Amino acid sequence: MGIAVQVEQVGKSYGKKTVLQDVSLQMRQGQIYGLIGPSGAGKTTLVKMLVGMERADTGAVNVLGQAKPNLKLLQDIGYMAQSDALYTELTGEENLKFFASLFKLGKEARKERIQYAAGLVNLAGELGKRVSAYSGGMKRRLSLAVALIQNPRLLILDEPTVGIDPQLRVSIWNELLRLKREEGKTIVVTTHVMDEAARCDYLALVRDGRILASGTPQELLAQYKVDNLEGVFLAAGGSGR
Ligand SMILES: Nc1ncnc2c1ncn2[C@@H]1O[C@H](COP(=O)(O)OP(=O)(O)OP(=O)(O)O)[C@@H](O)[C@H]1O
Repeated sequence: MGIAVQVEQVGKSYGKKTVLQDVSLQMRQGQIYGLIGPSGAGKTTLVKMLVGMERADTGAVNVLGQAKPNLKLLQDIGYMAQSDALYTELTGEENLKFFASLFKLGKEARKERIQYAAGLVNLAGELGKRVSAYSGGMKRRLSLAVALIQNPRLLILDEPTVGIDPQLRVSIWNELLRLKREEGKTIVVTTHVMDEAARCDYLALVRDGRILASGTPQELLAQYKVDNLEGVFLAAGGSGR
């Protein structure tokens, strides 16, 4: 399988603060890749680089064969940010229609995608409500639906299940696993939830802007001689949440 994302010796600072340092990683197509690490470790900065929202000061980032992620890639990348970027004065459905209209989708395909995405996050019955009347969890779910709307090859999800109840979290994860297995999607996810980390094919443990360790969940358990990923996180100096 091909390489979807290649990050080589990337560094990034904001003013005097170094946020990423010598970060290298490779993500294969058709895998779920988890970034875990304490708050402020640099995970969001790293995923923003993959989307093309931040530029590396040093090193190289290649996403889906493009040396510099740019707007042309947006058809192929679905991004769910940590804070919701929704039009709160519009209804859920109007939001989905608007975001769908940004992509090359035929009329029928657009309808289908809206139905699929809204159904996946269990919002089909709430689409007529204004987003300003949504709860925090509903907004997260709508943001996830937006990230999926154009059927992208690469999904980049920054803490996608924060504020989402356990039952829906399970069904979202089942769908992510299906998208990987049946449609060969590549999925990058940042998470603080260790049972989500356990579902990833590959994990990178980020701390203080560096990749402290990476490997399959089993490899990390063996490396840190612990029997659960919480143990890996704590052994690596994470604070957990
Ligand atoms: N635009 C910015 N300007 C200045 N500093 C920033 C900016 N964006 C992020 N930072 C700093 O960079 C560091 C890494 O932040 P980042 O959001 O990447 O961490 P994170 O691992 O995603 O954390 P969390 O798990 O809390 O989301 C933090 O110290 C943050 O304050």
